[in-house]
Amino acid sequence: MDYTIFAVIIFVVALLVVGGAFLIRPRRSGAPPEPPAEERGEGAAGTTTAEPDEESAQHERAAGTAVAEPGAPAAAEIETPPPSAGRLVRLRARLARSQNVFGQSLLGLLSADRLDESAWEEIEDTLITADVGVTSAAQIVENLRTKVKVLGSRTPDEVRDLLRSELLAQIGTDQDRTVHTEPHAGGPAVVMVVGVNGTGKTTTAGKLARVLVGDGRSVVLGAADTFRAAAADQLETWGSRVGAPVVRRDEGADPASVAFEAVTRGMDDHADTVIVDTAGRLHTKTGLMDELGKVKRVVEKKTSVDDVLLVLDATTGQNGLRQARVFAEAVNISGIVLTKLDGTAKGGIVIQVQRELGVPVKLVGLGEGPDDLAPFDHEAFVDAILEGGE
Ligand SMILES: Nc1nc2c(ncn2[C@@H]2O[C@H](COP(=O)(O)OP(=O)(O)OP(=O)(O)O)[C@@H](O)[C@H]2O)c(=O)[nH]1
Repeated sequence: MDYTIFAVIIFVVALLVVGGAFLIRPRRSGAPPEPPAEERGEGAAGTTTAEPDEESAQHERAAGTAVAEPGAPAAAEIETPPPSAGRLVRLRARLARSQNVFGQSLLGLLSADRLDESAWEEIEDTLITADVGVTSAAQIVENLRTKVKVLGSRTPDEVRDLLRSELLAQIGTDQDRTVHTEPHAGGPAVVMVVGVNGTGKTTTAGKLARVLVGDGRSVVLGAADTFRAAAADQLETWGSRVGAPVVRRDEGADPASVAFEAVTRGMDDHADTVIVDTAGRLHTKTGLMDELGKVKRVVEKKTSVDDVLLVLDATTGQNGLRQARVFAEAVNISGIVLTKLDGTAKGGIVIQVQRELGVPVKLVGLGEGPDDLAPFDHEAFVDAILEGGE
């Protein structure tokens, strides 16, 4: 009896040993167990995103393949955006469509046989309605009056040339409209994007990254709008589409430190340009302005800030300009990005905003599409206004 019990125990133990070995074996020969979610960069609250293995990242970059960024939405495939050259010409039809009323009414009014006081008043009103600004509108009318007097009778072509040269003179033909994105001895160029929320600031940072990648540059994005987590998510989506790494931290983190890290990453990666998106809304205006100043100062401890682009929604008129003035007081704006020009006939804002802020319009947004941001070209802009819906 004892012998039978002993034999049963031996049999059960043997069964357990064999079964255990069978169960353990597949884990040894297969893939390592999946890391915890936060190590996979799945955004556990309170953690920063993990850096990828740098060596393999550089290899992948050298091979022209995507560097999957931690926490980035799974990028289906890295896109190759079109180069920036001639974009405004390509988007001219869209610009012409939106500015049709402005250009065509001016041409119509100026072509009248007799230009009396009320006609000139109407011309001035048309300019003001298109957001040219009161001062510039009065100046344009005065200049046109003088020229019309000299000319006497006018052919349609002469009227068009007259208006064209006047608008060009007001917009300015000799300003430096380059966005300074060329790397220099100190490292990558740094471009800060500032402006009120909703103007298209984050979209502009993302679109600008596409413009640069399309021109063959390497870009690092810094999500220093830590006031709103969705802004960093948005930027990450833009970055992942063109293979540009995005440096981000938790909501509420110090924006200056995010900007600093983005520049550090740009230097380590030997990137050409670092684009820093900033917050447009804080609890207090003073807080926001202090913060922007701090972001700039902290970046300048590492390298120069080459461009500070103020994003302005072209559809917001005087309200937008008021906000723009506040930003211009806080940081030294070096260029303006006018967004949503496709959705307004008030293209005259180009003239007013440059006059008010004393800095050139460098980029214009002409739609919600990823490649609808174009370097501003004064001639293409004026021609589009005057060509109307062609
Ligand atoms: N039609 C048109 N829409 C634009 C243009 N630029 C941006 N937008 C849209 O404007 C909306 C706001 O853009 P965001 O980039 O989110 O604005 P933001 O200033 O960063 O605001 P937050 O994301 O809230 O910080 C989005 O729906 C954009 O697609 C443009 O040039 N034309």
